[in-house]
This record gives sequence, C-alpha cells and structure tokens, in this order.
Amino acid sequence: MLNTIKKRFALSTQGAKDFCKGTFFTVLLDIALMLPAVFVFLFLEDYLRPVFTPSASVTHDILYYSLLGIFFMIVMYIIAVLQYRATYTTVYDESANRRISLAEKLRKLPLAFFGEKNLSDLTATIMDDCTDLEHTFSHTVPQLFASLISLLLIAIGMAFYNWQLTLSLFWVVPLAIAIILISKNAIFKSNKTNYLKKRAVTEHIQEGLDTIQEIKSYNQERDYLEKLDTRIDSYEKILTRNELTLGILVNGSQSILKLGLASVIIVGADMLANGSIDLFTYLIFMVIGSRIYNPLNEVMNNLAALFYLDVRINRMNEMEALPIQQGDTNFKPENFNIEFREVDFSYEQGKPILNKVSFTAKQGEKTALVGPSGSGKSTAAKLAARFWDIQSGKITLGGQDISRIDPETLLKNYSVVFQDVVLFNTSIMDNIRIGKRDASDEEVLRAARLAQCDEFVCKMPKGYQTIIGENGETLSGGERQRISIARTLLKDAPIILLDEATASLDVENETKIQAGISELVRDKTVLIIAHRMRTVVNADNIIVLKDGQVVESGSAEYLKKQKGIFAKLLHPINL
Ligand SMILES: Nc1ncnc2c1ncn2[C@@H]1O[C@H](COP(=O)(O)OP(=O)(O)OP(=O)(O)O)[C@@H](O)[C@H]1O
Repeated sequence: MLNTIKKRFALSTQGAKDFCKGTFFTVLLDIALMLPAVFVFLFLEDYLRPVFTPSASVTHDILYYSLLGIFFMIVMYIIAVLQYRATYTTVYDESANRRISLAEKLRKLPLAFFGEKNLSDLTATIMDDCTDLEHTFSHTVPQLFASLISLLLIAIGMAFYNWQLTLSLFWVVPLAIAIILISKNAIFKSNKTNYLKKRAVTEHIQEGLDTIQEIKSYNQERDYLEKLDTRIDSYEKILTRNELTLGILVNGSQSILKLGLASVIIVGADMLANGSIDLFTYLIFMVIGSRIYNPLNEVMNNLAALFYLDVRINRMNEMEALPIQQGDTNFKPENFNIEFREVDFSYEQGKPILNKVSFTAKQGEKTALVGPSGSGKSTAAKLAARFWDIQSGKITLGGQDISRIDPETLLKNYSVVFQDVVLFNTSIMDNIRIGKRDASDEEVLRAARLAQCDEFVCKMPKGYQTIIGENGETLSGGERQRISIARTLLKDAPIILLDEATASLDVENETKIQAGISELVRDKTVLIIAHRMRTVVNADNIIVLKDGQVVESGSAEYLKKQKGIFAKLLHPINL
C-alpha cells in the first residue's frame, strides 16, 4: 500500500507515510465537522420529537446541551490543529526535500543534459511543479480521500438509521465520480498540451531576457514580440478550452449530486405518506441531504489541480530517471598524467566531433591543443575533466579510467579557466575565494596579485570588497578573466585546464600572468588551448587537431620543421 502511494505520487517513504497520516486526520476532521449537524440532530431529536410524538419527553436540559456543544467545539479544534500539522507541515517538508533531491540530481547529471534542455524548463520543474504539487497534496488529494471515506462512513451510519432514504441520498455519488473518471484521459491530454504551451511562453520570455542585447542591436524587437503574441494566443486558446471542458464536467457532476436531495424529497414524501417513516426522520434526512455533498463539491472545484498532478508527476519521474554520472569516490592516482586512447566522441548521434584521438598530457609538462576553429580542442579539454562521457576509447588519469571515477571527486583535481568566465554577484574577494573556500585573505590576495588583479582592483573605491554585479557586468572582459585566473591559481589543483584563458588580455598583461602561471604550474599537468601562438610556443608538447583528429604532435621546434598546419598557424601575423 505504502509502495503504491510512493510510486503513484512520486513521494519518498517518509512522504508516503506523512501523506497517509495527513489523509487520516483529514478524514477525522471531515467527520468532526459533522459534529454541529450531529449536535443539531441530538438536540432536535430530544426537544422536537415530543412535539410530534406526545408520549415522548425531553431527556436532557439546556445545560447538558451547552456542555455538549463546548465539548464538540474543543474536539473540532484539537482535530483541526492535528490535521494542519499532519498535512501542511509535512507536505512542506516533503516539498523542500523534493526540491533538494531534484537539485542534487541536476548536480550529478552530465553537462550534455544541460545543452539539450532549456534552463527555464528545469527551474520551472524544481520551483513551479513542486509548488503546485505542494498545494495539491496539502489541499486537494487528502480532501478527496477524506471526502470519499467520510461519505462512506456517514452513509454506513445512516443506513442503520434508514437504508431506503440513505440509498436515495447516495446513489448519485458513484454516478458523479464515474463522469469525472470517464473523461479523465481526455482532460489529461488537454492538460498536457496546456502545460507545454505555458512552458513555451515562459521559455520565449526567458530567451528574450537572456538575449535582450542581441534583439536590440539587430532590431529584432518586433519579430520577437510577434512570436511571443502567437505563443500567448495559442496558450490562451488551450487554456479556455480546458477551463470550459472542466467547467462543464464539474458543473455536470455537481448537478447530478443535487439529484440526491431531490430523490430524498420524493422517496421520503412517499414513505411519509405510507407511514413507513415519521416527519422527524424525513426532516433530518432533508437537512443532512442539503449539506452532505459540500466536501465533495469542494474537491470538484479543485479538480483541475488534481488532473494536473499526473503531468507534473510524470515530469518529476522523467527527471529522477535520468542516468547520472557515477564512479568511485576513493581515487588516489599515482601521478596526474592524462591519456587519451583512441577516443571517439559526438554531442549528437551521427555527428562525430573527435575521431580516434590519442595523446598524453604528462604531469610536469605543458601540453597545448591547437588547430583550426571547430577542430575539437575545447571538447577534448572538457572530456579530460569528464564533463561528458565518451562513446568509445578511453581517457585515463594516472592510469585510471576517468569514466569510473566519481565526477565530483575527479574535479577536485582540476583547475579550469574557460574563455566564458562566470562570476557571481558578490565581492571580488568572494569571487576569487570560490577557488578555495577556506583560503585566508592573504592567500586570496596573493593569487589575485599573481593574476594581475591588483592593478584594476586598487582603483575601485572598495577594493577587493567591491560588488561586481550579475556575472561581473561592471568589469571588462580582461578584468573578468583575471579574476577567473586568480580563482584557478588559488585552487592550486594538480591539473590545470586553460581554454583561451588569456584571450581577452592585452599582450603586456598576458606576459605578466604567464609568469605567475609558470610559477604555479611546476610539477602540474597543464592542458592549454589558445589561438595566439605566442601563448603555446613554449609548451613541451603540442597536439594539432583538425576535424576532430590528431594530425601533428611534438615540440614547437619539431613541428616548425615539419612545415605542416602548426607551421602555418605560426605565421608571424599570429605572434
Ligand atoms: N555543447 C555542444 N553541443 C553540440 N555541439 C557542440 C557543443 N559544443 C561544441 N560543439 C561542436 O563541436 C565542434 C567542436 O567544438 P569545439 O568547441 O571543441 O572546437 P574548438 O576547436 O575548441 O573551437 P574554437 O577554437 O572555435 O573554440 C564544433 O563543431 C561545435 O559546433
């Protein structure tokens, strides 16, 4: 039972237990909410029956009923508090855990996943879907179960009192539920379309915000807004159709429920006429009949959320089922040589990017990857850090296959600087400290000095405490790159990947930084990618890639003599 609930609603074991507990208390609360009706029934039974039946007499005085009323109120209050705790608090806990688990999942996914998915889509799953599930689980689902269970219990209780009238009151319930269930598939499909259309609108808005600079500089505003209009129109159409379908169904079911009261009136009148019930019983059933469907009507009003549940749960399950990168966390290599052996790799099936690539980047040496644009240099560097998994061949670090090493453990050994620097909206000091969380201020400042940050930071009013805006928007490309290099120097990992790390720097600063880097890279494995040949000519080993294949390799002197691609790239214009 617990497992079924777990699977059906994508809950954790604790979540499934809490859900059962919450539903139990909601049932209890639904029953407790009947206490006022029970009170009225008992009171009228005692005080009105003597009016209809002269032989009967009043058994309890007003004080008794006042105390009973207070007792019922206390019971209702206690159950309401317990229900609130069992449902809302635990649902919010489950929701927080679900978000953490999804975020954890994302952290372990290979980078390839993020290339294929839209980021706003992922954020929406973690935030919006979780919020909606939270609401559905705290309100609609327990209420639905509670309404059905409490209705059943009340029906059984009433059947003992008078089964014919009970039957005429409740025959409509299965019919109303059947109508909803029969149309469930159609509603599910249209909900899914609705959901996808909504996502399309969100994604388009997000894309517009991300690329606002390009849209403005290429006068694309009109085109962008027209596309947005089309998407919103299409979403609106589906939304209206959805609401209409749901409205018709819900109102149809609610109207059928009203037939229950009508049949009690008719059947009751007939029974009253032939003397099988008294007027009091007839009146009581009419009072109950006018109130009994309220909880069920409430659930039907929230039916949209209930039908959305499957769409959202399916998306969560899809995300949870994605294969993650795993591996051994106990990784202690003998050395830090990186070796590519016959590596094949493609981002998309049928479009090979690397083809039987083999080379070794030795510890204590600087290995440069050069070649024309698009030849696969950055891809090879990222594969060396297991940002993606390769399709065939082998990449080893210190002789161990990196596909068997836990990505997080592996990355502890790497310092990476990419051309696209990512900075956080915090101080320069904190941005550099990301390289080593527990670094002292002295260590951070030393790394910053080696990366030539002092020069521009000293001109800022708050120096290293200056907040640099979202992704360092207040800094130039070169300044951003220097912060990123300082971060890498601070991390001081045994392997350093530099992908166009100094491309945004002027020659003077690049020379100074190279001196700083040289000091730190002794005994390390350095893999460097640069278009400027002056950055790579001092490398111990140069690997020339073309169309995803290694076409030349060796020292700069050796390759110059070969007069091949490297010699051409080395043309004075590049120096
Ligand atoms: N995430 C990705 N998804 C799909 N294709 C990609 C991805 N990243 C790169 N590519 C493609 O892989 C090929 C190699 O790209 P890569 O960035 O490795 O080349 P590169 O030699 O570093 O180029 P450059 O010198 O211009 O930086 C290119 O054709 C590129 O379009």
